[in-house]
Amino acid sequence: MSPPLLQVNDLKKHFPIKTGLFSRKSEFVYAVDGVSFEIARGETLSLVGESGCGKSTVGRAILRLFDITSGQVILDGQRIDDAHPSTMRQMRRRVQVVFQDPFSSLNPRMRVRDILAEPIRNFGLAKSKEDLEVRVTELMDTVRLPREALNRRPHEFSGGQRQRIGIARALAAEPELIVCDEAVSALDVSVKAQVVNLLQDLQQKFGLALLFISHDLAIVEHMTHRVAVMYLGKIVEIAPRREIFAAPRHPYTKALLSAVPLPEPGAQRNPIILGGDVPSPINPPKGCRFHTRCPFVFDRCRTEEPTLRAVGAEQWAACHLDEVPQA
Ligand SMILES: Nc1ncnc2c1ncn2[C@@H]1O[C@H](COP(=O)(O)OP(=O)(O)OP(=O)(O)O)[C@@H](O)[C@H]1O
Repeated sequence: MSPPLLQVNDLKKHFPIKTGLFSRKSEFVYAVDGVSFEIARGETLSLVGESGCGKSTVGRAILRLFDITSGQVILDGQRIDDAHPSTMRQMRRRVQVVFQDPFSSLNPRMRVRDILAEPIRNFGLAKSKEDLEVRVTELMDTVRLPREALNRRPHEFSGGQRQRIGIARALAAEPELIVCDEAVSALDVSVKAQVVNLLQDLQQKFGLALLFISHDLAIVEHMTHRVAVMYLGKIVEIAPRREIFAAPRHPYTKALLSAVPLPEPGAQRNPIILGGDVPSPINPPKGCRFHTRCPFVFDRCRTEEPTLRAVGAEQWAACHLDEVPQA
């Protein structure tokens, strides 16, 4: 078996914050607090969970947009969390990103031609001016935008078209992995489906791996290979799509899934309403982080942190319930 394209080992990112004007005490936001997973070549792993659970921070750590607190991020066998700038240049080409809001991530003054040409030039991927023009034109075909649009600027496009430009820009670098951070969340339902279909086609065509960060499980259900569920800085369950959707094991996964609408008109799941709010990541609960909201909480959950354990073929959950013999 070939090694995974991406390995994330015990990743932690704690953001220091100031608590008071005169306070010397430093506090931390435990945004990501010991997260491990792998992504194979050509695979889609979706990272899901409520707002603030740390999904984007994981994505940004992989893109090395900041230094991590501890752990390892390994691309194709090479560590990128502490890579030298010269190594990092190549690594940056291999891992690209598509953000939620292409409008703020695309320079409004640049024409699409220049937006797409920039990464090609930066990474020295074109042999000549003619080659550059061919590549830029091909990218438009690939993301199904008209070639005439190369001379237009981002504001002249719809949201869905702008996201296609964002995808084309990511592809321009010829990456192996694309981090899609809520990449379709802001789009209308029909446009969302088109962009997801495009991403799936591109994955097939180029053998791309995707880290698909999303709070929208209804979208994830139709396009992912595996799902990792995050809660308050930790992964609580990770499994192939079929297992997660058909037989979720962690109480938090069950609650999240119970809110996903069913495709048949009028059909409904039994919603599981969780009590209370998500605790602060500045002072996360002891024991299991989910225990303050878990409908099945028992003593051990309040004191002992559960670790991810195999609960099925390729399915892992971090819950003490799974260690208790079921009646
Ligand atoms: N630069 C920062 N400084 C301090 N705290 C931060 C910083 N970036 C993120 N956080 C905090 O870290 C936690 C995780 O944030 P993150 O954006 O990763 O969550 P998320 O799951 O992606 O949610 P969302 O979808 O709302 O962005 C949040 O409590 C957030 O407020």
